[in-house]
Amino acid sequence: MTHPTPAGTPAPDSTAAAAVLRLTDVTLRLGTGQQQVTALDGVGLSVAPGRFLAVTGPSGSGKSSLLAVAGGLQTPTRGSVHVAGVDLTTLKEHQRTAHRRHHIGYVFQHANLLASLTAREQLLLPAHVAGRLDAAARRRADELLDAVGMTARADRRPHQLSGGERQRVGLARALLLAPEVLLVDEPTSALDRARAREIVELLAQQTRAHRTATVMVTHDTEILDAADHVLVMRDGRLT
Ligand SMILES: Nc1ncnc2c1ncn2[C@@H]1O[C@H](COP(=O)(O)OP(=O)(O)OP(=O)(O)O)[C@@H](O)[C@H]1O
Repeated sequence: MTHPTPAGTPAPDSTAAAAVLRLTDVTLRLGTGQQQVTALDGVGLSVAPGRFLAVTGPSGSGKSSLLAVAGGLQTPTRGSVHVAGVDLTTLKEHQRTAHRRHHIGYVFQHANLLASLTAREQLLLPAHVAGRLDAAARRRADELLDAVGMTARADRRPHQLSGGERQRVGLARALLLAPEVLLVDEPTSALDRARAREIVELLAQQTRAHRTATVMVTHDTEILDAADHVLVMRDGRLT
């Protein structure tokens, strides 16, 4: 499915006023001395509610660094990162963690599931932590498990799941609380073609339904058409 940009709709770099995620002139240097790498080099990015942005580009071009900075997991060397109106770079660590919990969902490439919890419990845990574990959250967990094709395996723990199944649980977990900003790293890397298509359509549909600002990093060129915009990262710069 293609979602072309309707005439008059601002491009990602011109929606600054409405943006719920906004990176301004972000540079990230990693390592020290001779080993130092400029992972991000003056990156600007704005994503408005309800927009689905895909970022692609060669290995090592800075895509994961972009998500880490946007999600407040890494502090840039220079520049600002506004999420829901607050510059993450000005916050103390505990404030940043709290802000992240309230506003950002993060889907890691390797799901980062807790070994002792079943698939359903993985989804319910963030709702529990947020004090929102009610009947509606349980219903939504079951709906999302169904949407990612995991209903039959909802009571399994991570070691009883395949890599692709874990990846789908990780995505459903991030969607449960319908975050304002959703950052997704390679959501289809362990999935077959048909499943990859279903998953990216689910992301597009949830982005619209909950007015989420979604940024998906991917190497998978076959799923790019589900996004509203595609940007390419090269040598730490977005084009
Ligand atoms: N901890 C680190 N210390 C030094 N350099 C690092 C560190 N982490 C990443 N880099 C370098 O920063 C650059 C950007 O890495 P990043 O992981 O953001 O790229 P990527 O586009 O996500 O790559 P891939 O598609 O392979 O996951 C690369 O040159 C990488 O080698």
